[in-house]
Amino acid sequence: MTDDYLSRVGTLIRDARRHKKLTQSELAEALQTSQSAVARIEQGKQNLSLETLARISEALDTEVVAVASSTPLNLRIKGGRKLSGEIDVRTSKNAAVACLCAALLNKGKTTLRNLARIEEVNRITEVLASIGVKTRWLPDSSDLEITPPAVLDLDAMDETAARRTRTILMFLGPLLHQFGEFQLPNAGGCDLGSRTVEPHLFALRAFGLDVVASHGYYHAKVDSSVRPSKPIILTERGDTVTENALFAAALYDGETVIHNASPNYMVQDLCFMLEKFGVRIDGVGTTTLRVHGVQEINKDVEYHPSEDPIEAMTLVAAAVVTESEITIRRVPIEFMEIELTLLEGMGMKYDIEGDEYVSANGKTRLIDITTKPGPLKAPKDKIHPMPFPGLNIDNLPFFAVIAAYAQGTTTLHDWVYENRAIYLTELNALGARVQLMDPHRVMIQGPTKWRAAEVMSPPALRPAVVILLGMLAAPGVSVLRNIYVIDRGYEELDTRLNKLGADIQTFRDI
Ligand SMILES: CC(=O)N[C@H]1[C@@H](OP(=O)(O)OP(=O)(O)OC[C@H]2O[C@@H](n3ccc(=O)[nH]c3=O)[C@H](O)[C@@H]2O)O[C@H](CO)[C@@H](O)[C@@H]1O
Ligand SMILES: C=C(OP(=O)(O)O)C(=O)O
Repeated sequence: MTDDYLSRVGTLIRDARRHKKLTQSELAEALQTSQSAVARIEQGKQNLSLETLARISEALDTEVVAVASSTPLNLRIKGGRKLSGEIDVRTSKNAAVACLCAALLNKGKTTLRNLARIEEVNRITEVLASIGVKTRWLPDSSDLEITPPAVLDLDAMDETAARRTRTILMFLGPLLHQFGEFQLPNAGGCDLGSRTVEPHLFALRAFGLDVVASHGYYHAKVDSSVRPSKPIILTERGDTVTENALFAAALYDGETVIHNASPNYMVQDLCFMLEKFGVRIDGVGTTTLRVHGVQEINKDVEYHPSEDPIEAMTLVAAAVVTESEITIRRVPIEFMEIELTLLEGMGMKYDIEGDEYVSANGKTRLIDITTKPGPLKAPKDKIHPMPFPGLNIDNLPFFAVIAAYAQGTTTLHDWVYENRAIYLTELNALGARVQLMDPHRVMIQGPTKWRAAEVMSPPALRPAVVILLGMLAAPGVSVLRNIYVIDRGYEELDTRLNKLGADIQTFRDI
């Protein structure tokens, strides 16, 4: 029966592949597997997980196994296990999206090396492909090659993909150089309460961009005679706002000064990449950027985005709550030192292994650390984030699960996002005592006697991962439903945690 079923599915897959005019090797590349594995699948000689079927379904854009990919992906976690071993921090989501948008500035070929293979990147590559940009993952690698066409076909834009990400906003900066008038679908992404686009529009007005938002679109007009005649003063130190201003400044043949720029990690990565394009930027890593733009960028360039401080924090939090000794390699220390110092104050011990070294971008400083399990106590003061160089805004949620582990009462103050702190109360389903003081502040009473539970992922990346970490700590079987938000920002987090000894299975509802 099983063999019969497998060979029927194999035949359907072979037919769908031929219909799409793909070779076995091309399908194998899309699935990140070998041609011989595809041959076995088509001959019905390979057991297929629902996950594999879903990936084939996506690659072939077919009805064959549509059921598998159209339902949400869930995680089943057997918690209470200790982790051990070594894990590398991957490159960041936030640098990836900035670098992908920057590739639109270059008429030549841009290769992004070791890019995070995450859903957020998939959405952007879908949008890029739909408007005529050639994107290609190089074989057996996470290197993405990007080649724009002579003229982008904005009318053909994949709006469904565009509306699932906030990054679409970052097309404004690159596109204002290419069109006098255009429209983009409104931004999506995590639901973190209202996040306005006004700071983006304010920054880009200096380059003649005027945007009216209506009926689900940003309608943009560009007066190319307008030039930034005085410094652009950002009213808030936003990361992607700074990036949009940089995109505009990079192709403005003159000097642009940006005040109150974000010096955060993803902005630094973008600056290093723009420098490879031939743009001179003074003040990288500070809040005043002086950009000496160029008239045209037309060269083959490769860039290596750097490691993700938020993933580093995620792994540290995983080690703390599972009371594990793990070695976390490639921690971008400049962007994690406040977090680690705070944890030391709470009693956390860790060793730094060997010497500091430099990321493949030649700039970002990295260290390897080994965590030591042990009790923690709540910090004396409340924990709150600040724009860099402060405790990273996206790292704050991880202190919720750490505070739930620690002895005593911790207050977290997320002044930035309207909704994010609220989602942290979901930890209570796992036995934590998280009290919402107001929409921005939670008080957490530890330690927690964790218990397994079934929880729907909150619609926000970091809180969803925080729940996952609580589940790793909770003995018994927990279920986390609908984890697209996690895949938006982390590459194969389940598989990589399993390599450390976690027991996480993916499954879909049929
Ligand atoms: C793709 C990307 O890089 N995303 C990051 C980027 O989003 P992004 O740059 O899109 O962040 P926003 O511009 O939306 O800013 C986030 C929120 O912070 C507020 N705000 C921000 C800066 C400031 O000085 N004052 C202030 O009040 C904004 O009003 C907004 O409500 O920055 C956020 C804040 O670091 C991070 O959470 C996101 O992961
Ligand atoms: C809020 C985040 O990102 P984005 O701006 O992509 O929603 C995040 O990375 O936690």
